[in-house]
Amino acid sequence: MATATFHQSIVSLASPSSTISQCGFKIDSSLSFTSKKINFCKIKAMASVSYNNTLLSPSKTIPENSLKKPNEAALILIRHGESLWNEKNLFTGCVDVPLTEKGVEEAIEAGKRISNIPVDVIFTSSLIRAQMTAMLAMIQHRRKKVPIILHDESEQAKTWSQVFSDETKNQSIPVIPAWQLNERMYGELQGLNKQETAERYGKQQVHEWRRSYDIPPPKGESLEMCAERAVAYFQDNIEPKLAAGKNVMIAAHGNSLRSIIMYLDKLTCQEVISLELSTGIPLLYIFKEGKFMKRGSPVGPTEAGVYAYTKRLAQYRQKLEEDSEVICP
Ligand SMILES: O=C(O)[C@H](O)COP(=O)(O)O
Repeated sequence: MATATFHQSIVSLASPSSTISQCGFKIDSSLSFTSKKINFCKIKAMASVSYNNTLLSPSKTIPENSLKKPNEAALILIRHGESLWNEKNLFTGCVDVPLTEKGVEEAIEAGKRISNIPVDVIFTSSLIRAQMTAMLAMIQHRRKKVPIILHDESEQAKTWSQVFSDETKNQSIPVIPAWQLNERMYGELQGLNKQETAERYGKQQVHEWRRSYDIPPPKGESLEMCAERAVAYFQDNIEPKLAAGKNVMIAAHGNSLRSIIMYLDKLTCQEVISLELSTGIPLLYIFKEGKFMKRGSPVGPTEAGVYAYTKRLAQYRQKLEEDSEVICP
């Protein structure tokens, strides 16, 4: 019986921690050439250990790793579908409310758009609306791998959620929840109606709270504060996975994703304030040679566009087509 835990099969490395300042928030300088190079060697070594530990069944499994160069990976960002408080027009922030029926449909639709892009690891916030979105999206995926939430909150939780089959692990996708990807904390606005708040404090004031870069709502987080924790988490935990050639999906929130997009697209504080994200629309980036290339929103599975983004994705699709009778009867 295999004894390695599901957690152990995931490559996890910390990035260098020196910081540079951009638009008033500190970001980790993991893009510095020397440190990146050192980390990359470590990542490659660990990734190959993880791969060798996995029992593959050649007749039924596409060797995804063989289709990827370690320095190229896909990054999918999805803002959660409509929540019950989005529907009621209430400030939500870190209050943990579920999706509406429309939100469930949006998540399923998002899943269809990315159903042919291989996903190796999923990051979500710790909030149910992002987790529901990730799970619902993944049940649409062609590969039918099972997304499994990792419970790292205690040693016991880790021990009790172990998986003892390498083959089963190979048919699973780890889902890593992180509070750092949560929606920005909306302070004393949480639970208030957005329209009524605008009538009470004035449209201008409420617009500043919602869309300025560095003005926090009362006792809440500004976008700058949200970016500080979301981008640091991205650099320390997500970027190393991409550098190791893992395809990553992030299901999170309007403002935590705006923060991350600000970092990926090198937006200024002025540019980010006009960035709006729709619920349930996936955005694709390709990470190659340390750079993020924006590829927009993938189209539905019947259209070819998304595969042209990289040769590897095109090869993956071809392999899927060839093996589809075995994998997706
Ligand atoms: O937390 C909320 O209320 C929303 O998810 C995001 O709100 P915003 O559009 O005011 O940033």
